[in-house]
Amino acid sequence: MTSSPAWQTWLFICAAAFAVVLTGLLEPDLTTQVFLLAPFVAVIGLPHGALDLSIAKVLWPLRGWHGKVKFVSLYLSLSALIVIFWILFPSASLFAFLIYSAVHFSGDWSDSPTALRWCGGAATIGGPALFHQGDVAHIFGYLVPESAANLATSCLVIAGGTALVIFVAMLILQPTTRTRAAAEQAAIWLAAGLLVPLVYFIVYFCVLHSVRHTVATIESLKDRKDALLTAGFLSAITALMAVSSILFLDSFKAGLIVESISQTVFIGLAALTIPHMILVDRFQRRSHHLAEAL
Ligand SMILES: CC1=C(/C=C/C(C)=C/C=C/C(C)=C/C=C/C=C(C)/C=C/C=C(C)/C=C/C2=C(C)CCCC2(C)C)C(C)(C)CCC1
Ligand SMILES: [Fe+2]
Repeated sequence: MTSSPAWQTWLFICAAAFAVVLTGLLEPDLTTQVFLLAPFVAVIGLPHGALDLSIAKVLWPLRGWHGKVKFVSLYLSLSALIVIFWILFPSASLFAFLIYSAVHFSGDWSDSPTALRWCGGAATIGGPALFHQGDVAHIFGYLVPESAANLATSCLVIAGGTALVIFVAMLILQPTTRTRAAAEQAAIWLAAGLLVPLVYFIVYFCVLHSVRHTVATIESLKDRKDALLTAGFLSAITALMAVSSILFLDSFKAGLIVESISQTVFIGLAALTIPHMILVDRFQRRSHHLAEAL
């Protein structure tokens, strides 16, 4: 995204501060966190990805129903392949998911110098593990066998710790890096330290990442009303598929609803992220080329 507006930084900082106060008062347990995660991701997180169809229409001429059906089938097949891969190789999938998530989230600072951008990507995923290693390993344990969950968490602790050291050194040694992007990343480190992991993730993913991407995409589209309606419709379909998946998983292991929701949300996001990343990356490159040409 190119130079994001200041209100997005303030919105994120205020939401994080509000979440710190609220969770300090209410001390939500893991079940409550998971029950908060699902609706927030469905209502605020999904629409940012559901704009992918409108992005695709800008990138390629999806003529008529035929073109759209072809695109939707490709998107769904790619996502389904990733779910199958996760079922067959859960540990490798979790590692891959963490790496490509950090790459994708680093795009929130795509107008920043490379080092700051990568520190941001590492902070978004490594921050919670650095400060709440046990909680993160426990949640990963819903997604993969325990040994892989512990190993992935330890790797994130190292990645997070390294990114934090580089970030602080950069701020001290290079005053030019003390930008609004750095303020956002400082807020991410504070939120990751002060909030329980899933509440931290809701605040970062919904209030910073999704809002930034949605606003930037909508602003660069011609038919905004159509894009928003399509995104609402696709989000509703995706949310319905998620509810079916939760009910299906829960029917096998009644009483483990927290596990079913965590699996659906995170494996679902892992599956949607690959086609989403491909489109967003192409779209960002196209916008940069257009901006340079002007
Ligand atoms: C268009 C379309 C559609 C839709 C789509 C969508 C709706 C999308 C979305 C997308 C999205 C929406 C994406 C997202 C992404 C996300 C991510 C990438 C995430 C990540 C995360 C992570 C990695 C995490 C981690 C963790 C955990 C797990 C625990 C705690 C701690 C932490 C935080 C570290 C459909 C299919 C209907 C059809 C076709 C077309
Ligand atoms: Fe995204």
